[in-house]
Amino acid sequence: MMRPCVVVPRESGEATRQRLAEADLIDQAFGIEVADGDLFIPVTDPESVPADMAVTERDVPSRTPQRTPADLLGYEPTYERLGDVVLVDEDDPDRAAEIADAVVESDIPVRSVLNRDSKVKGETRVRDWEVLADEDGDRSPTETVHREYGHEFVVDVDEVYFSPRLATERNRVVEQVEPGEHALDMFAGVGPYAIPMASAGAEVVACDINPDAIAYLEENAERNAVADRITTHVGDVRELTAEYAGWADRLVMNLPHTAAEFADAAVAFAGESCVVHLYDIQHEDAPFERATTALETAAGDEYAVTVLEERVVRSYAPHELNVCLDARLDRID
Ligand SMILES: C[S@@+](CC[C@H](N)C(=O)[O-])C[C@H]1O[C@@H](n2cnc3c(N)ncnc32)[C@H](O)[C@@H]1O
Repeated sequence: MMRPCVVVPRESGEATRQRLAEADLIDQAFGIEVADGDLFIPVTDPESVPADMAVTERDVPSRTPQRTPADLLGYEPTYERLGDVVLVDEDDPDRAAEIADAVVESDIPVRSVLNRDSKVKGETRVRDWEVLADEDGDRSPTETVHREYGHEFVVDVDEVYFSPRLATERNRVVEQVEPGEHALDMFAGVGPYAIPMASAGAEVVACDINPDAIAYLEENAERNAVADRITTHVGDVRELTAEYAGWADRLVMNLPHTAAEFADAAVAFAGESCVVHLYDIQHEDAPFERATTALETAAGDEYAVTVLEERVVRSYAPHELNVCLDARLDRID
């Protein structure tokens, strides 16, 4: 059956397989194939594959006679998997119900199927969900355990914001962390940056205005054995500027659309030299302009701003990009 596969020369195959396994991206329903000196590793979500890997379509053997939702529907439906929850985004209720039935009937491991019932809303960025299928009445259909690059996150999408699509991007940031550094995650959610940064040896402060997000973050910190390296705060991150003035070596600002408005707080948190990862959603014509200008304005003549990387994370809507500006703030003496 044709499946998206990462293709890699056989000699670097094992290292690639391990990286994909850590990111929980290998599609276990299909076998890995070797042909002409290359390895073809089937993946569950080609869009989440790290940018340095090549993805192709390949006819790979099914490990067991598996029925996918596409087999049952006769077309490839769009859905995301978050642990054992399947998330769909369908406006047509009949099509949504048809996809949910096929997902449940298929051989993919699934406990519930949810349809997006609103856009992300307000400060907490949580959205409403319609439960299309719930195969286990004893547990909340909206709560699950998501695995990402060797970490586990308990998350309830009815209470907190979470997107599995950002796994590769989060890992890009985490890979830059040095042991002992001070990292402040200004909009932390359930901890998908904060917890791996603590695992990498950073001392982490994680803040979120949503108390449910911080409750999950604390549970996840225990679960991943890093609670001793994370301090949490519930509230507006600007409330921390006095307590953590000049403290941070690294700032994660993952509140697209709005993070640039927190540039003053970022400068207040910055130590002598501080790397900032500022996420935004902007028109493709000038995706980094607002973030760069906001940081430069807030820095004034106190800090020099050096742009380290302008990264397109993914396309968000027609002509709109989700981007990350990596910049360094160096205090001017
Ligand atoms: C887009 S989510 C990102 C969460 C997490 N970093 C992730 O990658 O899953 C933004 C988070 O910022 C929180 N938030 C919004 N305004 C805030 C503020 N003023 N201070 C602290 N947290 C805030 C929201 O509750 C939400 O959990």
